[in-house]
Amino acid sequence: MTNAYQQAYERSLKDPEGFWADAAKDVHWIKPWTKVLDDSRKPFYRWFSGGEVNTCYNAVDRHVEAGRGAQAALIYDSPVTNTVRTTTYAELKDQVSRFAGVLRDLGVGKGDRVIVYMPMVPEAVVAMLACARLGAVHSVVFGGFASNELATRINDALPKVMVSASCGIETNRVIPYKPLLDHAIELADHKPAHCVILQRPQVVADMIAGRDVDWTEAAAKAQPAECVAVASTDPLYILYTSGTTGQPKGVVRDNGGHMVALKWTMKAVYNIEPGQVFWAASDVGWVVGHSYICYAPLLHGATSIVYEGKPVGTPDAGAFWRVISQHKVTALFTAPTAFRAIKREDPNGELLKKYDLGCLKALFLAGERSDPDTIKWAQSNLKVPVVDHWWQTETGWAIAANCLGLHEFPVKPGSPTKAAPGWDLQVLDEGHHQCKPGQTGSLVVKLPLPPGTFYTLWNAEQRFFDSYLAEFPGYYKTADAGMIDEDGYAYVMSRTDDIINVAGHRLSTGQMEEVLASHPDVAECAVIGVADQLKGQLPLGFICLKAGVTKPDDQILKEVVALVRETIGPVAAFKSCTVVKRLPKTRSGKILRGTMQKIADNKDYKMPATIDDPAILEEIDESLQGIGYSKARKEAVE
Ligand SMILES: CCC(=O)SCCNC(=O)CCNC(=O)[C@H](O)C(C)(C)COP(=O)(O)OP(=O)(O)OC[C@H]1O[C@@H](n2cnc3c(N)ncnc32)[C@H](O)[C@@H]1OP(=O)(O)O
Repeated sequence: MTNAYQQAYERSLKDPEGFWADAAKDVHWIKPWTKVLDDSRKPFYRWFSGGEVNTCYNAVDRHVEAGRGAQAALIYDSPVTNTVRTTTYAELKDQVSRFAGVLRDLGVGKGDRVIVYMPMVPEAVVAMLACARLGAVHSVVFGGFASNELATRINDALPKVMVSASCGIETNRVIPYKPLLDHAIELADHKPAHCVILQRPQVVADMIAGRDVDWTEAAAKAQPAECVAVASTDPLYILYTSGTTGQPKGVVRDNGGHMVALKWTMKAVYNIEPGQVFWAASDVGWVVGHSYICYAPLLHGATSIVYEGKPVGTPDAGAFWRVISQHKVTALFTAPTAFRAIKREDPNGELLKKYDLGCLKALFLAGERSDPDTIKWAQSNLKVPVVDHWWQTETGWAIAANCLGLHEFPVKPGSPTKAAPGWDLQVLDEGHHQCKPGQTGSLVVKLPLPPGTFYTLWNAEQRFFDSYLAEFPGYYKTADAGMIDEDGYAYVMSRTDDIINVAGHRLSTGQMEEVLASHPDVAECAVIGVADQLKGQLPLGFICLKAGVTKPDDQILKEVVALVRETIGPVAAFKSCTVVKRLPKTRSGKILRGTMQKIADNKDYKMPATIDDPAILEEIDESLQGIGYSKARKEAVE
């Protein structure tokens, strides 16, 4: 007897067109597709070609028409402003159509780009949906990025309009956003015509006459805009993610395939019914926020929580339990780092006992590797299935998961369970041969990728091909290394590129190196990711100074730390750096970052055969001990 997961999985690979055409019946089409899977330009595949849709209609209007108008669409819970505010589907339709009217009055139409740089307020979701309503393409930029990063995205996306707020609130710190936005526009070559600013009571932003528009005033005057039909294959959004250089990659998602896949995941992966409450405790600036704060729950007619707070400190490590019990959350989705923070402050789960969590049916973890300790802690305290699932900004939804709506498999800590339907996940060795079960290699997905994934990089189809499709012809390279065991369980071990994962945030060490190298006193540098008990990984820098530099090392180190914060943003969490005389390299000049990382993490390492001068590793070890890493730290911990 095969279970529902096996049936779905096998059909999705044998008959992808039939499988996804069935799923597509659950969304509204203005015009049906002519081809489910368009493979006329292999390896660039498109889904539901010829069809016309509107994503906002499916996420909002359709539910009002079907009688869900009075149901909560969004619950904004903000412990940092002491606010809880519910927006029904009918209210959401009104707000979104009015804000779409504001954007339309500012000249935004089908295909135009709008950058959204907002804190975790429901207006961020309203702005995204308003763009979708007009067929405009939104690009949400995470608030923890600095002006320079925002400017890079402005130059790439060439937005007509920016949407922002006067401030964000980080636990108890008010962060004015408007100066960051103004500075980004100063830095950028492209100048957006208008900025719509949500004035929050904590900070009133200075407005630039003629360019800046007050959200509330404009929305009060605007005429509601209707949904515009777009091609299924038209872009819905661009989401920038770290590449191996300072130029981020603009992941592009379409309308039709995205709606079909995301709606389908709500039941199949998360086992959520329309009307239930789903909480993705992330940020709209990340893909989790796009897929599971905004689009999927709303496409499914569920209620989504917009949480402006932290797992700890707003006000305590019971914050998540308070939100779950107060809003009757059915499933919580968060990053393991959030649970590590809670576990550190409340190891015995005392605060859990204050709340009735009977409503919670499952916890989903993603964004970084889930360590077995965290999974066990969550299992024993919450007493619900704890599902680690693996996905990426590029994929938009889970590559591997324990699909609770199809079949619940026993959990193996350390594994995100099995490839989800639609994903032909394989492990290939360096010679591109299939690895045996249990053998580690490159995790790749046989093309075509299922709907809902990315189909190109904005303005960079060649980079899309080179970065993801070129190395393993016929496959998508995930850039994660791992294995699949005898039972078909996937294990994701490490990145194969220079991306590190800090508190569930994907960061490029190459990009940080570019910033360090721009300091006038730095001759050479390297950045590695070192293991951290709370954030999973933390960046650690090594700099070699130019000959003749007389400034004290301490001052230079403070300057480079500040430079990374100013250039990339606080989200980089770059706080540790050390001065070294030389960097270890191979004879061909490649810096041995992997070996340095092993030394910092106290792991065994083999002397690389091609090392130029083995003595440099000893110097690195000593420097690391000087800042609390390596052997010294091991001894201190033991
Ligand atoms: C599956 C596909 C994916 O991987 S999508 C990505 C999924 N990842 C996530 O959802 C992220 C999960 N992580 C988190 O939510 C946070 O890291 C949690 C766990 C809540 C901890 O937050 P926090 O204590 O602020 O630490 P952090 O490392 O995130 O922050 C570092 C510094 O950046 C700042 N920051 C953060 N967010 C913002 C923001 N929106 N606007 C302005 N600043 C921000 C933080 O305040 C912190 O600053 P500082 O260094 O302490 O001064």
